[in-house]
Amino acid sequence: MFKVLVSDPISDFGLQQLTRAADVEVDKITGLGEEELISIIRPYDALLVRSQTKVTRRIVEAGVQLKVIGRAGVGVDNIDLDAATSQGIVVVNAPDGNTVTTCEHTFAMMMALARHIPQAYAQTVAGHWDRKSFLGVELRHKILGVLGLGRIGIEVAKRAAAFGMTVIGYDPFLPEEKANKLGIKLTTVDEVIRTADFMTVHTPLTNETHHMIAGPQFDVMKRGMRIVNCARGGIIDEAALVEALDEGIVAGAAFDVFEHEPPAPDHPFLRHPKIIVTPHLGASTLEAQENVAVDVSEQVIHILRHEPFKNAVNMPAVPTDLLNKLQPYFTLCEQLGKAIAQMTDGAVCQVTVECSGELADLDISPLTPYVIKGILSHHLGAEQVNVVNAIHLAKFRDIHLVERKSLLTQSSSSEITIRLKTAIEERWVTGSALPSVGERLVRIGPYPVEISPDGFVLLISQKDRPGIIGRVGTLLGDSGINIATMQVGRNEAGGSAVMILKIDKKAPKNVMESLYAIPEIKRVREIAFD
Ligand SMILES: NC(=O)C1=CN([C@@H]2O[C@H](COP(=O)(O)OP(=O)(O)OC[C@H]3O[C@@H](n4cnc5c(N)ncnc54)[C@H](O)[C@@H]3O)[C@@H](O)[C@H]2O)C=CC1
Ligand SMILES: O=C(O)CCC(=O)C(=O)O
Repeated sequence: MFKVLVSDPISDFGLQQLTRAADVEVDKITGLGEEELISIIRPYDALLVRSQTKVTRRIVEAGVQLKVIGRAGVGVDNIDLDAATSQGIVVVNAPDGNTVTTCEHTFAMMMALARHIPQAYAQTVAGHWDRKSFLGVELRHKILGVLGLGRIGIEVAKRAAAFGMTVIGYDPFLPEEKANKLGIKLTTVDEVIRTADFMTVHTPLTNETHHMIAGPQFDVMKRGMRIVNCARGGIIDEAALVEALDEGIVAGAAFDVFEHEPPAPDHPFLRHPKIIVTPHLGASTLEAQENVAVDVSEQVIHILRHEPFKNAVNMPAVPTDLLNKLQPYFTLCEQLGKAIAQMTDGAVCQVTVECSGELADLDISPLTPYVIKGILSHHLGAEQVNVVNAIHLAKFRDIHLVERKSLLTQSSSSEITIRLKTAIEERWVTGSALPSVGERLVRIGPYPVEISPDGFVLLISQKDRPGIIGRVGTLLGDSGINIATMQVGRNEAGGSAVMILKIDKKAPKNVMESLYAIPEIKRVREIAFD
């Protein structure tokens, strides 16, 4: 008999697959604190949560029988994935079931914002008949900027068209062709900020999206913009938003999510007249809660019964009999994926995994999920992508995957080249994994290098002119950034050249800008191998 603990309010209807199964016993005990959960978790094979339960390392470690943690929803930021992975516990989520519901909440917030509905309601029930203070605006003929065009962002864009809005947006993974079909004009974050009348964010919270809308963005924002966040707190800088509202740059904001939930009683959003808030209700409909509960229950039962399942968020690789030969290359592939994702601009169209030497005679398909994980985790957030869901996520984004023998004639040793083709360019990087030295980048594009894929690497393309190397070295030195190694290459004297520097710490934004300000430098990229 499998024991399942449901520790958050999850739809009973959705849980029926579990409660009715002869081999499963379900306990629903909600509202537990960490200590209480630790004290009862020991005999359970599965734990099912929504977003209230914070599944900490201590809880995971106390769950010695746990085989699976199910999240009835999308975001798994309330689960310690590292702890679960290291305990060999599969974490599954239900990413599709609340998409439409969250999209509809976004519209509810956008319309409430446009027509001051919460403020007008409060005045009316307080006995005031005030028809002058709440002059609204129409959605029709307005520009809606959507940042993050995944499941929810796309649904928002579709519905905005029915309101007569023009939709512009940015997502590094939405191909132009698909955007065109959906009537979305793909553009940059900068253009969205400068031109949209309404803006809504639908990205995960990652290093890249944290405060993606902050002081500098508010400084250039179209005056009178209205902003909605039904994704994750922290994508928009809360303090900077309040300032922008007070300065009249932003006309109003509607937030379902906060940097810290629940927000402190003195949080400025809770008393600002131009901000409306809901307590993380994006997914709270009967339908969505049933959908996610059905989806997650189905996955949990499959995992307990050792049947095939989908939507694993952290599944460690279980390779085939190729394992021994491929094992040295798994980490390399992920690091090559990270490198190429950070080197290349534009929406990803195709990823090619090329192998040479002994690898070329093997089935290299188990390597591809690691490459895709490296590429996608840069944009989707490391906790969203794993070797089990990577291929599925790539296909959802219409990314074409190719595995083949290397086209590079110079490589007779076992090397892996990853080529990334985007809507605007194609770049490639090659690596090897020798038992004596470990993983190495051996070529960046056509340029031979020898770099271990860790820490930070700066890639600089410049015109081959005397003095540039010295200027770069001085600039980094003056900024307290130590250069561990430097490699240079050029196609011909006076032609194009590259500089590849391993640096001891991340180059801050002002250093990147100063590098760009050197006239001979054409392009600078930093690769962070975290
Ligand atoms: N308020 C609520 O109750 C709910 C909130 N959510 C949250 O909504 C967000 C979106 O969810 P889904 O659409 O299901 O996720 P998704 O994974 O389908 O879409 C996210 C999209 O953001 C894009 N993205 C990543 N970095 C970006 C960047 N720097 N700029 C622009 N786009 C970027 C990705 O390429 C991806 O297409 C997530 O944060 C999720 O946790 C989801 C459900 C309910
Ligand atoms: O369970 C909930 O209501 C939170 C939903 C959510 O934020 C998510 O699915 O990412």
